[in-house]
Amino acid sequence: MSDPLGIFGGTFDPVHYGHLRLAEESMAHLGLGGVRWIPAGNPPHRDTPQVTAAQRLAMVRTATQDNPRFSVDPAEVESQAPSYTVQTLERLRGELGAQQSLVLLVGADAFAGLASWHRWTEIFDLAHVAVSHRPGFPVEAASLPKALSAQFSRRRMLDVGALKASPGGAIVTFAMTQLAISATQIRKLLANDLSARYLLPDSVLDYISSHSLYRNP
Ligand SMILES: Nc1ncnc2c1ncn2[C@@H]1O[C@H](COP(=O)(O)OP(=O)(O)OP(=O)(O)O)[C@@H](O)[C@H]1O
Ligand SMILES: O=C(O)c1ccc[n+]([C@@H]2O[C@H](COP(=O)([O-])O)[C@@H](O)[C@H]2O)c1
Repeated sequence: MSDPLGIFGGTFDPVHYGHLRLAEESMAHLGLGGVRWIPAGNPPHRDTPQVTAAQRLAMVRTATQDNPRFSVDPAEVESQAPSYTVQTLERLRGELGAQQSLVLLVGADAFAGLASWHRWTEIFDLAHVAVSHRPGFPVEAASLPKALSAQFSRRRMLDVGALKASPGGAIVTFAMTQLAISATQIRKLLANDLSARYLLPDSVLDYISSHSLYRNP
């Protein structure tokens, strides 16, 4: 069986080093063959992103282009439909086959909200879920909503070898370098004409500046 494939969805408004380290470290911690980045075109669960889906996709492309183990999937950006993860995973299953191990990568804050996602319990029929630690967001059953806590307790595997042994169904956690970077913080800095340098790649900052993004009108 081929190595598990990481699936990393996000709004990426804009992409930053917290995202890049999550994807990079997940490969080593979880034994992934690579990570497929999937920018959300039309995130159903939050305010409309500040820049267009095409611009967020372009920033993810420039941030990831030098890593041969990263790929970028534009399908959610190219669709007008709400970006529901369960539907994206169904598409990937159709494309990659029933046996390919898929590992949905989420930060601890995103995981805490999983029980509000569209058809959320079906996600476990389609993929494993790997939760990375994020400053300020504990990953423990007691701090999760009840229905999610039950799934977490039932599915949690301490041995990441479980990710290779089956196509989906397990939950694992992994500790990444803790980086208290958020896209919200970056948008605020840029709106106030302050430096966001070293929080995200220079190539992304160049894109932001050449397209005059995140500035106050
Ligand atoms: N610094 C970080 N450390 C660990 N995980 C992160 C970090 N930043 C984002 N993530 C995870 O990356 C995924 C995509 O996040 P998203 O694009 O919403 O970034 P964000 O920085 O949380 O954005 P915003 O501040 O706009 O909410 C989510 O699963 C999120 O939990
Ligand atoms: O499918 C859903 O209902 C759903 C609800 C909330 C978030 N998601 C996905 O979770 C990923 C991270 O979301 P965010 O808001 O942290 O960028 C991104 O790929 C979203 O499309 C998906």
